[in-house]
Amino acid sequence: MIEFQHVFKSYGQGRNILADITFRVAAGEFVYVAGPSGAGKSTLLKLIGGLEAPSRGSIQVNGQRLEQLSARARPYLRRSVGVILQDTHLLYDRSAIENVLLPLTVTGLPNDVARARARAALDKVGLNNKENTPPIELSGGEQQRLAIARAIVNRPAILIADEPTASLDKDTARRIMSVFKDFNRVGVTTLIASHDDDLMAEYATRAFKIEPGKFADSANRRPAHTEPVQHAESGHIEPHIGGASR
Ligand SMILES: Nc1ncnc2c1ncn2[C@@H]1O[C@H](COP(=O)(O)OP(=O)(O)OP(=O)(O)O)[C@@H](O)[C@H]1O
Repeated sequence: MIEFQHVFKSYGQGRNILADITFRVAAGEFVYVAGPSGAGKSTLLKLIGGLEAPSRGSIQVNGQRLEQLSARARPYLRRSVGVILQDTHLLYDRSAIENVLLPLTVTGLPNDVARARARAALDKVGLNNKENTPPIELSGGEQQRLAIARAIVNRPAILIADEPTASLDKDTARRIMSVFKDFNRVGVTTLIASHDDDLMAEYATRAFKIEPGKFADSANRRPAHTEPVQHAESGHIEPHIGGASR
């Protein structure tokens, strides 16, 4: 379960990228995060993954309040949330299986158990015959699947992916999406940021649309509202982004 309550996010002294965002995503949902470039889709996903901290408000992920998490507890959260960023951060001088083994190094699993798990992850994304291949020799779609294998090797309850089908052709994009759907079918809560409305409509059961000044949640019957909010401390007026929680 993911719960945002009145979450604000700005970088440094800058403007609010996200302002007063409230929603609840139940276990097993498949959410499409839409919105124009720069609207804050990646920021939203990074907040869920604990890669960024909210400036204000409360975020709960799998029962943990992220704003209260100590630096020591953060890696445990990262294990329950599989993250696939826009830049996949694959290590090009290592083999595919070595990339998938990386998140397991902190778990203290014996080598043979870790290898078996990494193989199972590669198998699930259809890369079982590429375990010794370095990512540089993989196609764009295969590299995305490798990033997914690395994200799911710790068996996370939540999977978040930032534009995983960007720069892929339609068929390859569909194959990637069906990999996500397979994980979602077995209960993994999935959130994907994308610009491809048509493709995402085929897979997602709910959509968040982020735009400057607006946050719309397709699960809400009433449309999200935008109204000015007066900040007592600064007198500054900015858009209020509201979305009733489910
Ligand atoms: N680390 C950062 N420091 C300062 N500003 C940032 C940082 N990360 C993001 N931003 C700013 O926050 C805004 C939202 O960025 P974000 O990457 O979340 O948007 P996005 O909707 O994912 O865009 P895209 O579709 O282009 O990936 C942008 O104006 C961006 O410049």
